[in-house]
Amino acid sequence: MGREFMHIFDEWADSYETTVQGRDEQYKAVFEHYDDILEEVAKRTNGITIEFGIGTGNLTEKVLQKGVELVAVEPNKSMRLVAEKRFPYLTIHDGDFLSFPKLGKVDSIISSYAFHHLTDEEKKRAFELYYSLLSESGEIVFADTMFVNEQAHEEMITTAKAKQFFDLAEDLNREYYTTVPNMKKILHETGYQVQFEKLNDFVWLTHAKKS
Ligand SMILES: C[S@@+](CC[C@H](N)C(=O)[O-])C[C@H]1O[C@@H](n2cnc3c(N)ncnc32)[C@H](O)[C@@H]1O
Repeated sequence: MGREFMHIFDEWADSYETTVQGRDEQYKAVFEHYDDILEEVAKRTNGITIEFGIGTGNLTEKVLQKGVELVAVEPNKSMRLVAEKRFPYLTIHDGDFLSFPKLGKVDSIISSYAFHHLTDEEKKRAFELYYSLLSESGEIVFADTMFVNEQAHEEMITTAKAKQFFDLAEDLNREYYTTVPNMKKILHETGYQVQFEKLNDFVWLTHAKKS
């Protein structure tokens, strides 16, 4: 589910690392402090963990170094191929935020730069699914682009166009970037307490636990 953007990653897989390193001017601000952002997720990750949308495996590498037991999920074949070369000992499942291997309880559900591929309705379904999957003290830790409100989202699109960052403007229009208040509402409605932290001009950390 939420797999309508797969063609983008077919093309992006080979150059993805140069983008996250800030060498694509249009996405420089999106990936500012990328390594620190992944570190913020990794340091809150414990125990049996599922990571969604691993991409080329940059967050994966950090959590594997911590020794967590990891179930890695990535729907895009080109991204999986890159990650499989990097972690030949790790099974990388063809799945997504809503469709993934049957598991017992997990302690951490993590993701970076990926949850915006779900509509807000799908995000809600995902959090409902995760409620029964998480252990009592389990946590959801997502880092992803969000906006303080719809006006801030619109302003970011206008700014991108003014800078002639047309790919970024199209991306911000096309995908399902939500607002912090919407995310809070969805998480409260599905039985979680949540804290947010702004990590750069685009990315927020969402850290949720069962209420
Ligand atoms: C921008 S990349 C982020 C990769 C990596 N997590 C990182 O931080 O660099 C987004 C990833 O989300 C994956 N993705 C897209 N739709 C998804 C979905 N519905 N469920 C899970 N992952 C999805 C893409 O295939 C891609 O690998």
